[in-house]
Amino acid sequence: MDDVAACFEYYADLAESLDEKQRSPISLPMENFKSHILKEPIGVVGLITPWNYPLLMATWKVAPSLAAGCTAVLKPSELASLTCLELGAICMEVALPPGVLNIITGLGPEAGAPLSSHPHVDKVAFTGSTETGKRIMTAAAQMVKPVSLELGGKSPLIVFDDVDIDKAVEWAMFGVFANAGQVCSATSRLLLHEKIAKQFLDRLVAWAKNIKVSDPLEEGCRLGSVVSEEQYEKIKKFISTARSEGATILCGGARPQHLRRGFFIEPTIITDVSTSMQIWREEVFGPVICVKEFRTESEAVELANDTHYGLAGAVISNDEERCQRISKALHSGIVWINCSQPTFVQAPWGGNKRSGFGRELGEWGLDNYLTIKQVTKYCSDEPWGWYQPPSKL
Ligand SMILES: NC(=O)c1ccc[n+]([C@@H]2O[C@H](COP(=O)([O-])OP(=O)(O)OC[C@H]3O[C@@H](n4cnc5c(N)ncnc54)[C@H](O)[C@@H]3O)[C@@H](O)[C@H]2O)c1
Ligand SMILES: C[N+](C)(C)CCCC=O
Repeated sequence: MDDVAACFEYYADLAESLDEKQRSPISLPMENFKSHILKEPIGVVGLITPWNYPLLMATWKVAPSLAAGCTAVLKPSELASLTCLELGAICMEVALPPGVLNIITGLGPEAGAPLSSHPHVDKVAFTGSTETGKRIMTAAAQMVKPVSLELGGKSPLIVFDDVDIDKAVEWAMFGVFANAGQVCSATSRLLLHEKIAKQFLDRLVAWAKNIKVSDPLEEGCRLGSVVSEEQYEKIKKFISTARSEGATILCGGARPQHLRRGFFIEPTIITDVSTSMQIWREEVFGPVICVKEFRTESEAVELANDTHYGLAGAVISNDEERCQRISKALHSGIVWINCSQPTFVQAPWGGNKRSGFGRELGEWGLDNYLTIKQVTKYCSDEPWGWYQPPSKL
């Protein structure tokens, strides 16, 4: 909730500075012309959001779109709509004019798809799976409607042999077990330098077994249930497929014995993974990490980039120059150095490749909802002089 409030406050400030930046002049090579730009709201925007972090994901769109001066139609996930409806109630309480923020609930094909194809919706901003993103892009293309897409990921975390093992283990865990792994940017592929791999995995297993898995309302809970039975079954299938393809379930992989009800899955660590396996290639969206070893920096980068996705990547090393080299080499929109997942409203968020395009948060998040108009004025008293006046013919 703190992040939600901070996001609204941040874009309220940007809305004010946007007014100050209007009419900024453009330097031209001809003195008899003056030009400036206007940043204008793009119009009516359709905002389609997922079930993970449901209010935060909606806020990342609602706050900048309203700050830009757009009116918005928000379609939250059918699995987690209530916090967004509560946001609507707060907007009414603070007297946001009727029609500025509209919230419609319902299933994707019925309530979401019409936003992508509607002629009066000027832009669609979508966060969700790559498959749905493709459908939205296809529908929007029929109207030449701009879209921004924040999609899935299979992000790598590279750990070199010069690190403090326990500190690195904690980041690896936070990168994939926080929110039960239901995080688009989860660093779910762990790349370990061969010199520390055994020691690292021993510690990772010990730390993972120490995670309190419980009802999230219990004190000290660090892993709750996943969102739905469908998601629970999907994650279990990923784990059984990994096993049948020859990987080793080093730790976890099942329901915790002390929790007989609910969609709980133990923190799961999978080794003996090859790059052709499903567990290496596809997004699980659950508390499951797969591990590979590397020998050299270039091998680590090659493995890290061996994915259709490109949302995030992380590197842990005490060698600053190496971290900078790897930041440049990773094909992703976000790179974390010596950590995984910290997110700031001031910094751009978004991916490359099948993780989508466009950036949320920061000033880029506001630009998502603005269109740029150039205004160019001829300011000489002389006629233009391209055609001869009739009197001289
Ligand atoms: N890149 C990011 O910032 C980011 C953030 C959070 C989640 N995600 C991704 O979201 C996915 C999980 O969320 P999900 O399961 O809710 O995704 P999803 O694609 O199933 O659904 C997302 C939204 O799209 C709607 N929808 C479904 N079909 C539609 C259609 N044909 N037309 C229009 N709307 C439609 C759904 O109702 C929902 O509101 C994961 O892949 C995750 O990586 C990405
Ligand atoms: C802010 N977090 C926790 C990194 C979540 C980002 C949204 C992706 O699922």
